Amino acid sequence: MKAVNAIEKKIFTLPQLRSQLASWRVTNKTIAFTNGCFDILHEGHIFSLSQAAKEADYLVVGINSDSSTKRLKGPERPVNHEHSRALLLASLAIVDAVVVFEEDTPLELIRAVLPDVLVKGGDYTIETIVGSKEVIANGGRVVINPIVEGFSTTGIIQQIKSSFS
Ligand SMILES: Nc1ncnc2c1ncn2[C@@H]1O[C@H](COP(=O)(O)OP(=O)(O)OP(=O)(O)O)[C@@H](O)[C@H]1O
Ligand SMILES: O=P(O)(O)O[C@@H]1O[C@H]([C@H](O)CO)[C@@H](O)[C@H](O)[C@@H]1O
Repeated sequence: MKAVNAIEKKIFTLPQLRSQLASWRVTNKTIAFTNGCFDILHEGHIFSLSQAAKEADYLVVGINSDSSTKRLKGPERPVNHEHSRALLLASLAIVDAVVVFEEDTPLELIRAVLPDVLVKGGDYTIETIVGSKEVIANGGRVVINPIVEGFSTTGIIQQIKSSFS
């Protein structure tokens, strides 16, 4: 039980995250932020998260709520509920905080976090990354990581469906 509690402690509400960020920033620590649905965790996610973690002292991951994911990815998604998705991400040593957002985009969350580094995968461009303008205007930077070919949640789902059809 102790192990799960330690993981659960990395899952924050936004008010809790604001307080944690303030503590981290007292000692001038830098914050990286990335976001996504992270529905079925795969190697591409781990690459993206590990690259993001290298960019700053702490890595904050915003994940879409179940309803937000459903609006974004379709009625059959997510496969894994938001708390499960948050737990898996929080269990990674490279992730320091996980926060769930309900909106269609993480813009309000990014405005609250104002990370030093905003990170997304190469399926996005600087123009399509929500929050990029706000982060850069605040003196931060945006990092786009390469895509690890052959890995996607959609692909995993399709592979499972075809294996059992
Ligand atoms: N193959 C990959 N290589 C590197 N980064 C990835 C890869 N797949 C997703 N990412 C990144 O992981 C984050 C979460 O993406 P997401 O949850 O949409 O994964 P996904 O596998 O693309 O899901 P889906 O297939 O449902 O769209 C995003 O920043 C995205 O850029
Ligand atoms: O898991 P995804 O589809 O990579 O995550 C989405 O990313 C969008 C991106 O940040 C837009 O620039 C975001 O708007 C959306 O809410 C998902 O998090």
